[in-house]
Amino acid sequence: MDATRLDELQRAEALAGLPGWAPVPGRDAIGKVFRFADFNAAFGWMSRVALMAERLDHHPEWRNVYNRVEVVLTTHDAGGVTGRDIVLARFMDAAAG
Ligand SMILES: C[C@H](O)[C@H](O)[C@H]1CNC2=NC(N)=NC(=O)C2=N1
Repeated sequence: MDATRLDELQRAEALAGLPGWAPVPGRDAIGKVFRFADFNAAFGWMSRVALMAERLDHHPEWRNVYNRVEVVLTTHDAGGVTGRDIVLARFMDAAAG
């Protein structure tokens, strides 16, 4: 997937198809808070996402507290949101069920 920075319109179009994802204030990034039944479910999901992140060579910024995972996606090499972030966001949503 292309690592060209999405412009504002492209980013808005992509976000329209990603429920719960929103721009991160003050950054060219998108974020979402995922909630799971418990830590086991949260960490299981993180493990599945981690394997995909390695395959894509595209990695999330995230913070886990018990059943909650705060995710921020941006493409560091591009200095903003790219199609790679959208691909990973879609995978995260699908893996969360
Ligand atoms: C060398 C390696 O391919 C790069 O550093 C990759 C790794 N994972 C990455 N992840 C994210 N989110 N952005 C990047 O620019 C990025 N670059």
